[in-house]
Amino acid sequence: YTLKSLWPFHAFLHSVLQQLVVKDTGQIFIEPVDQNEVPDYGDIVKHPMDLQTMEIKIKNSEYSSLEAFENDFNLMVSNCLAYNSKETIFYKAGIKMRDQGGTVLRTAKRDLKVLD
Ligand SMILES: CC(=O)c1c[nH]c2ccccc12
Repeated sequence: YTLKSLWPFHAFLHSVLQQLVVKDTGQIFIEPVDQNEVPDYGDIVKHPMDLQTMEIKIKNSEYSSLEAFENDFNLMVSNCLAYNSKETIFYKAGIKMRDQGGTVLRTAKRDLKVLD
């Protein structure tokens, strides 16, 4: 058996996503940035991404690999570091998510290899 055949791949991705949600203690990544509240957000961030959108993509089987999931995670973090200036709480939360979320994804990659 491999993980993919034994246990739906999207269930694996959902467990990884839940670990990322736990790391988002400030709950700033949990849903899309509201562009009505932040009118200049779209000027700087061309491809918004957030954890809720990633969950919807999992449910729609839009991720065929852990790398594709990781690409959206990296997009979400880089958007945060691009839009928010360095001294803000949001920027610091982006650094924390980059580091802690990176560890979650490294472990997930290893688990996937071990199980395949
Ligand atoms: C993740 C992120 O950058 C944000 C999350 N909520 C926000 C509200 C205003 C500006 C930026 C944000």
